[in-house]
Amino acid sequence: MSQEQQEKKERISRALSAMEQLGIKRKIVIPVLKRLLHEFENQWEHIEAESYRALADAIFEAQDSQVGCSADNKRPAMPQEKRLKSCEDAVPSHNRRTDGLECQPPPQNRAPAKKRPLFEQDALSSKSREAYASNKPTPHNSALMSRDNVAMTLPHTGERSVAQSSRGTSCQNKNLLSSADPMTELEHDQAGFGPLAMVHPSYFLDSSANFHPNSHGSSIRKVRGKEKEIIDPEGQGTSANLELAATEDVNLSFICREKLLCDPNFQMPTIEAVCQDVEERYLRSYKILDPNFSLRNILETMCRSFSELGHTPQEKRRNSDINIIPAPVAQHLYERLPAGLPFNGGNSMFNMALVSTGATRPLYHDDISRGEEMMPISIERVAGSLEEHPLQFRYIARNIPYQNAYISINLARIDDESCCSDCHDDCLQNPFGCACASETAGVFVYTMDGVLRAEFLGACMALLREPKSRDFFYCKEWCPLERVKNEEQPEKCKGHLMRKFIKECWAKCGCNRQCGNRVVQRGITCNLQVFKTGEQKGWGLRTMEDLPKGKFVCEYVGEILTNIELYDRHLSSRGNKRHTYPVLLDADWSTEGVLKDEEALCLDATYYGNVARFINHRCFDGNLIGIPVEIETPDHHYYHLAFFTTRDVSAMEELTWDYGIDFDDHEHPIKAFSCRCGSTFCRDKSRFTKARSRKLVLR
Ligand SMILES: C[S@@+](CC[C@H](N)C(=O)[O-])C[C@H]1O[C@@H](n2cnc3c(N)ncnc32)[C@H](O)[C@@H]1O
Repeated sequence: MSQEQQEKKERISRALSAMEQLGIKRKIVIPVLKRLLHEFENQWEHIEAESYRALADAIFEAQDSQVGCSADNKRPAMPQEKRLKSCEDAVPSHNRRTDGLECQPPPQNRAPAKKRPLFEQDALSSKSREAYASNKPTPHNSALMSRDNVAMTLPHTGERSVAQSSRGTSCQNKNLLSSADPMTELEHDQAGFGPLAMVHPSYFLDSSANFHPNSHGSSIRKVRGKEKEIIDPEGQGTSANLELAATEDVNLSFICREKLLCDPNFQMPTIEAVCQDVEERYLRSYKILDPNFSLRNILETMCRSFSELGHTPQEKRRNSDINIIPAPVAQHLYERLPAGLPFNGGNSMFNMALVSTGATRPLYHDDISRGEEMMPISIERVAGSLEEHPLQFRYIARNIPYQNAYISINLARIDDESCCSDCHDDCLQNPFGCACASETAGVFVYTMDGVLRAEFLGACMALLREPKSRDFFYCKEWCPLERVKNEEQPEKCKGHLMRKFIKECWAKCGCNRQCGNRVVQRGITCNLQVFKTGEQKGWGLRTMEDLPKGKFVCEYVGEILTNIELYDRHLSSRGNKRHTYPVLLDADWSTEGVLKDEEALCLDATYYGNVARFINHRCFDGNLIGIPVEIETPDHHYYHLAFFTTRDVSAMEELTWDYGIDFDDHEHPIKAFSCRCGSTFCRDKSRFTKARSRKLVLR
């Protein structure tokens, strides 16, 4: 051993023994010490200064951040007494772990359990905390006395323990070795640290001594002092988990298999890193950045859905639900709370589990968006069979490209004129407007009340209802709509109405999410209901609250298809009445130049869509208008189509918009329905003629 190595070894030993005097176990010290050495570029003086103050601070801060992390999850806290009790009950004294993770019963002379944070027992010994609390300087803690008694007063969830691992003693993981030689541990890849903590519901994932796989793939464990059967279909056993999401009564966790934990190359990632990685994978595969996309939200929705489905009577569940939660398993576990339910997402290393945390909460069965929207969207209860139910599609809250659509969303495309990076807080407060208002002559289209300015709304309505010939654009070389019908000899372009755009602030802008120039991207905020119209129009959408003029209601969401894909889809579904009306995204083909096939896009909500697919047509004077909205990309061949009210709308009124159908165009690939909009301006002359002739006959 070189002199340098010898010296390093001695310094490590001194640091460990200094922390030991504070009652901090070496396995807690080692990873933090490694990190500090890395951060201080092996300058020991910084670590040794003031009797290892930096080291002790870092250890406590790491502990603090783990507790803070729990608070960030916004998980409703269980009463502390309950948590403490469960934890203590769950671990029989003869089965305590030796790695600092177990919940130990309070010593006789301690305060009652409910006043004693579990944190104290989990990771740092009572000695270290008492050293803080007692203000008695020791050679090694004197520098720490200036700190408050932070650890003693920290909140604790009771299910999170700060520790390196719950691995068994046979594990070889380099970060977990309790090797006598600290050098071995510290010199091993200083950059590759695992997280300090992971979630560890001790009652569920107690040591293997409490876990006895049986021949049925389940096992008997001591849970809160009682023996419970836990499903473990592959019989591999589990020994640690990582909480992904939680609601009041359900936890979603990864359960690591023993073999993974014993893999020396495996280091437990943080949940934040996992979420970020998954979000990036989604971004890569969908090629679209949804500003609201968050894996955390999805996982929490899963927890809610789990709880709700668990409360839904078996006969009311749809087939797909039963696929996700095998009925016998759900039944089995539902009867045995608290319980863990293996979820499909497992592989040979991980299993995902939904773990009930015992409490119950109100249910929201009445939401066709199944939690995808911030506001639940109810459906009017009608007598009849489930086949009549209008939910023969997959609800999505954001557009998703089907296959060939070209949508390029990247920050580099957004130049300085297309964002307001210098703004902050709320752009609407800026009397001079900002770059994002330049599309509308420097005036924001939204008022402080969050509705459309009357002038802008009026101009959009006039353009749609009484367009002038100059408002149309005619494709010069070839029109994508005509070319798809006849590639060899396309007909002349029939014209595209050039529309006014709303431009909202977005990711590259300096303002915050509450900025008044971000309305459509925040999603639905109105109380809407899908209902049976009873006017031979099928289902429709109505508002359950009064809506002011200019209010954003919802966006038309569907699959983003190329015009060719739509045409092919239409040909293959000929005669299939399920087809809804697609929306052509041709509002600014004039400035896009000659479009490639993959840039001539439309939205189809037939198979994937949102609540807008229920909005019926009304000729001319619908109470909604669709306006193009630019959010993520300045390329106007892709945009959002947002519906705003054209007038004040009363609660219970049906919401309608003008599909723009030419009822006289009998050549159109999609055959028009017989219009029953009831408007005095109805364009469906065939119906009018039929009705008139019927009246004449009757007379
Ligand atoms: C986008 S969907 C609207 C929701 C639809 N009513 C449903 O039950 O799912 C369009 C379809 O609704 C019907 N529809 C919409 N507006 C109509 C109207 N004014 N008169 C008759 N049928 C209408 C037509 O069948 C049309 O193909």
